[in-house]
Amino acid sequence: MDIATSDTAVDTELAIEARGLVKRFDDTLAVDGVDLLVPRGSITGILGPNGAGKTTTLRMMLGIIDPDEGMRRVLGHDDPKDIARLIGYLPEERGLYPAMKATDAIGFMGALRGLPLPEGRERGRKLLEDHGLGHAADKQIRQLSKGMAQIVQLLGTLVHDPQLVVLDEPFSGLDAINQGKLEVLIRGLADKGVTVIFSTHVIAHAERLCEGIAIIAGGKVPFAGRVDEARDRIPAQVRLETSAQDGPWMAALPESRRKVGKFWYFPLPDTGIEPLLRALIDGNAGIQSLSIERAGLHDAFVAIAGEAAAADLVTSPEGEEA
Ligand SMILES: Nc1ncnc2c1ncn2[C@@H]1O[C@H](COP(=O)(O)OP(=O)(O)OP(=O)(O)O)[C@@H](O)[C@H]1O
Repeated sequence: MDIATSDTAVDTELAIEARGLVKRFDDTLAVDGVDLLVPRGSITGILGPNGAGKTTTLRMMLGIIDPDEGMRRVLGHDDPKDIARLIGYLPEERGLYPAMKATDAIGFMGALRGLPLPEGRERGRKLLEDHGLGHAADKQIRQLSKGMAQIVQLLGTLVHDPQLVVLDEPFSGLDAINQGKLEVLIRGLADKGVTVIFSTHVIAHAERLCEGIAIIAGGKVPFAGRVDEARDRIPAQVRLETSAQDGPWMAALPESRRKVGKFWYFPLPDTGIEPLLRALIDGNAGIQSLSIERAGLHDAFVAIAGEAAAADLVTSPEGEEA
């Protein structure tokens, strides 16, 4: 499933429809005309550097703040506050009451979204068990590691069975193991038909998890669509090794070819691989090896949003502090 990009999308298929959103804080234009269409049941990443406008965009989707201009419909409602019980939200600022037990913390978060407290506690215990944290159920939050407490808070955002889950930088602060668990959890939600939207400045998370991404920089969204579509903005690169040094086959290589060591590198011609292969064979190149490398999301981000915006992004989660 992908971020719908056409105007023909049927409203009921969209968990979020936002058009022309603008938000100013005094002199700061935090969000400058954002359009975003998120299909129900999809995983969508909002990818951008610090200060790009990710949190402000998410807060407008939740009805925590209202846009100065533009419209948003969330689960078919113009005011997201009307359907707060259908939404789960993990804010960027983490925090649970340190003295509360994990099950109570989850139950309390459920109660804030309309779930009776005893039921929330019971569901909390089950969620903790299902996610390998059964041993933490009766521990106080202050007795848990930071990463464990963050997972407890995340489970608290899910306890009332929301249809839409909004996560602001959910991976930050988690070590590699907990990041992996969170990825599994997010995929599991989408498998159940829950729509998940999360912000991140880590490219690998968006690339691995999302069907759809919105690239945000300077309050604008220069790209919203499938991850594949973003990567296709840059032609795939061919890496070619030949036994012949020169010959008629050279005419098949575009002007922009580069030779590094024994390999030629050049963009895959628009005509595709087969005509290229034929020309190389007919021209006696003596192909030793040939591979086609698709652009990664980082290169696509640079091409779409520019070097400056990409400078603040982290390519892999290893670059994050645990
Ligand atoms: N309540 C506010 N008052 C004033 N300025 C704000 C407020 N909230 C956000 N901003 C400004 O709006 C811009 C976008 O901020 P936002 O938090 O949406 O970005 P972000 O992409 O989530 O970045 P980060 O990952 O650093 O939180 C920034 O310049 C920020 O300083």
